[in-house]
Amino acid sequence: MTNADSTTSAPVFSVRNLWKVFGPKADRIPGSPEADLSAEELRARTGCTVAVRDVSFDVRKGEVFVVMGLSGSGKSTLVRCLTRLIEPTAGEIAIEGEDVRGMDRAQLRDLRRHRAAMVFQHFGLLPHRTVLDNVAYGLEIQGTGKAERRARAAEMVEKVGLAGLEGRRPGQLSGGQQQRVGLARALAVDPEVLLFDEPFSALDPLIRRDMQEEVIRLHREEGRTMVFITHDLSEALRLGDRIALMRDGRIVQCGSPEEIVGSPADEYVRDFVRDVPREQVLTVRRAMRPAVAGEAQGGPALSPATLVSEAIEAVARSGGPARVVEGGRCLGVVDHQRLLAVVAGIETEKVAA
Ligand SMILES: Nc1ncnc2c1ncn2[C@@H]1O[C@H](COP(=O)(O)OP(=O)(O)OP(=O)(O)O)[C@@H](O)[C@H]1O
Repeated sequence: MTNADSTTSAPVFSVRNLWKVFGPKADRIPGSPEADLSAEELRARTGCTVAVRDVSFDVRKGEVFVVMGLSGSGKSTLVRCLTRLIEPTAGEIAIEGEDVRGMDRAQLRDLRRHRAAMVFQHFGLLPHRTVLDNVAYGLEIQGTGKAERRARAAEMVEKVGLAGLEGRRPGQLSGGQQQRVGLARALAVDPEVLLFDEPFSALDPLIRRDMQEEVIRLHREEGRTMVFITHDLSEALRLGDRIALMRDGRIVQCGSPEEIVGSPADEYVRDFVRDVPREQVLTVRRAMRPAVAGEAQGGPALSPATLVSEAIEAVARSGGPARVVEGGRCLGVVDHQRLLAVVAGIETEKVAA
């Protein structure tokens, strides 16, 4: 899903050593020995809670960056700190190189209205306004003229699949449709980055799936940078170009779904991803071994991004190894032994080639 240039261009958000401590004299905690106490002990001794603990990461242009973790791990606090909806205790935040912590009120307003729009779980729709006027609302507070904002809102209503419902009020819509209105409203202001705070967790599973597809489609069409909070691993794996997994305010691992599932950083992450169907996340790049005599010529050819599940089918059909080919070059081969090892979670290095 990532745009081709996303790894080379400047990050949209750059976060360094960020802390958020709630409680009295919170600014004394970052970097102090007390910061290493357990949550209970810290609370007992200081009355403080560390919600975000020395976190650093970049959000690259054009990617879907997912912040995942269990309830209370610090996801919402972290993402609210990005636009200072919650004031950080320590650390640095930049948006396209510009220091967010140094911004005055007017600059912050501009940041939240134009540059980093938030889509909330509880849509925040205005009940007495129509769909169209709700979508146009963000443009209205920006001071956009009526004709222009209605035209732009109509375009966004169409984009999120609500054409024909422009005149309805939020109470006349389903939860999924309301969420689409919230999404259209955020898109209407054309922000550099969309911030989603568990937007779909109140929706039933089928509608939730629909909305995930919608986000993937919008992302594919527009390439807009997105930061997406979820506590749902399958949602994170489906949507994320990269995932930051949080625990007790720390990012314990940050990487692609394939890195998180294929190379968990510690026991906690390993446990977290234990039930993931590995063949649907890992690719043949991870499963391949060097080709031996003759193998580089024959057999089916797969791209390195082929999922292990698809490779299993190709290998089963051909009865022999498949080649992993990129730009006409054979990078290696996958055979049934390698593919099974990946599915079973056995390190492929330990499997005899
Ligand atoms: N205003 C506050 N005052 C004191 N503690 C807070 C405040 N807001 C959050 N916390 C604490 O900070 C920690 C992180 O909370 P946060 O809401 O960021 O977690 P989360 O991962 O988003 O959880 P959830 O998935 O339940 O929303 C929790 O221990 C929470 O109790």
